[in-house]
Amino acid sequence: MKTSRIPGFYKLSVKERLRKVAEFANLSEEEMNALLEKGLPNDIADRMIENVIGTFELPLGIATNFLIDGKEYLIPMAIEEPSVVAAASNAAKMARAKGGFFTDYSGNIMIGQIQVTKLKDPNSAKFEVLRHKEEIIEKANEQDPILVNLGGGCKDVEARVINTRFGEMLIVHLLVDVKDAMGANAVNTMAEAVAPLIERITGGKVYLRIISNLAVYRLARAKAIFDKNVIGGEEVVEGIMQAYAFAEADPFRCATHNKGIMNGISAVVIATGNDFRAVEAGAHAYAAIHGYKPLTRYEVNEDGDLVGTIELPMAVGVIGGATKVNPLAKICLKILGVNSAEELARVLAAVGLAQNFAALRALATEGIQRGHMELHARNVAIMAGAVGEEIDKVVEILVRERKVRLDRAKEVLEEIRKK
Ligand SMILES: CC(C)(COP(=O)([O-])OP(=O)([O-])OC[C@H]1O[C@@H](n2cnc3c(N)ncnc32)[C@H](O)[C@@H]1OP(=O)([O-])[O-])[C@@H](O)C(=O)NCCC(=O)NCCSC(=O)C[C@@](C)(O)CC(=O)[O-]
Ligand SMILES: NC(=O)C1=CN([C@@H]2O[C@H](COP(=O)(O)OP(=O)(O)OC[C@H]3O[C@@H](n4cnc5c(N)ncnc54)[C@H](OP(=O)(O)O)[C@@H]3O)[C@@H](O)[C@H]2O)C=CC1
Repeated sequence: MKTSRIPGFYKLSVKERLRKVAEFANLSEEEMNALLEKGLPNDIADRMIENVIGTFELPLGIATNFLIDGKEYLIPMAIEEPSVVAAASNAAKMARAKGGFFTDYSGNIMIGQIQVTKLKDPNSAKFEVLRHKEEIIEKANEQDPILVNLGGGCKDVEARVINTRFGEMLIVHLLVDVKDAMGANAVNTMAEAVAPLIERITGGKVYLRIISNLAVYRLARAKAIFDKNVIGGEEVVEGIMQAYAFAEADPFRCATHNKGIMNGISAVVIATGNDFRAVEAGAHAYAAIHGYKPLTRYEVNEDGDLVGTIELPMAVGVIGGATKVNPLAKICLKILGVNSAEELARVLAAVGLAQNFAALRALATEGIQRGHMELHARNVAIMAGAVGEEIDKVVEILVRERKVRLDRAKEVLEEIRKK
């Protein structure tokens, strides 16, 4: 049976790891070659953004051990930071004892905002917008017949009067089911198309017509039960609860707590060619909606096990944007084996929870430096000029001495070379 539980995966060579992933995801020789050698071709890069002079690479790692809603996943992560991939794999391994991760999703609804200004009677304008809802929806849906045929499109209209430095404004929201796309282009097109109609209905002046990244109707959720005996006993449970309480009460800690969550989520968002700024903006805005709070929550159940949950907006797609343009993103989606934006969003929530749990467990016990610095030591050794087998030798000495510093790495390297 296909499993993501591959003990010691990290001890294999790059090629051996790739072979295992290729077996898991049925990758072709060509796809393996693209990951190992070819990367993002210049001619494609040149069509993706402006003024291209080359491409910029990141390491692509695979987090193992993920069991999500009963399905095995290998998780591709594009990230520059050491220990993130190891931590995600570590947490996912521990979660397996109680069945892995369980997820939920609120649907593919994105919000398009239309800003209506210069209104004498904004509440009356709000009433008129809502009274003309069907006409607005119809106009929006004329813009994207393909999306509508797929069962998506504009589904509802909301209107809010807000107070600004220029007095009251009416903000109209188009609620659009964007199906398997992230949805910004589809939503922006609709928002621009309905703006003249909304001006006619309200008598106001429309300025902005743009998607909102605070995607409160596109929430992904995950839950995992971490068995107290697997994670190190009652003291570890207590330590993680204390860490959670700290983040809940203090925005300085909470920013770091949520950054740790995004370590995992952004790495997968990047690997799948999605817009990581959109997901980051949504996550932090959602965290701040009632005062800045952790995106994860922890509780202790009647067995004394730790129950972790996460909830955050997840505007990602498996179609559109760069997901199908960048050949590496296409391969990463194939490795993940996700078939819809919904499934990708659910996986991302599980990754965020895993990442946070691993970090809190390390922080509340031995501290982050042992695990993180061991892996960071490799970067320091390479920066000092170590190559090939020298890297492992330098790392071993730096970690043993607990001096993961560039100056010491250079000294150690010199000593090794003299021998
Ligand atoms: C680093 C570990 C995993 C070591 O943990 P360990 O206990 O030494 O690991 P282990 O040797 O017992 O192995 C357990 C599993 O971890 C994985 N693992 C173990 N080593 C590797 C490796 N080299 N490469 C890849 N995977 C590795 C691997 O899955 C392995 O099991 P297996 O599947 O092989 O049976 C642990 O200390 C850990 O989870 N630390 C947390 C590190 C972390 O969170 N880093 C994020 C960067 S720091 C940051 O930016 C965020 C932060 C911390 O500020 C957020 C916050 O404050 O909340
Ligand atoms: N604030 C923000 O976050 C902003 C983000 N962006 C960028 O917008 C891009 C994402 O926009 P997005 O609209 O997702 O991308 P695309 O416009 O590339 O793709 C979406 C389109 O694909 C077509 N489509 C085909 N099959 C499906 C399906 N199963 N589900 C959904 N759509 C389908 C649809 O219609 P059709 O074929 O008719 O086109 C749909 O409109 C990203 O690059 C993002 O960076 C842009 C502006 C602002």
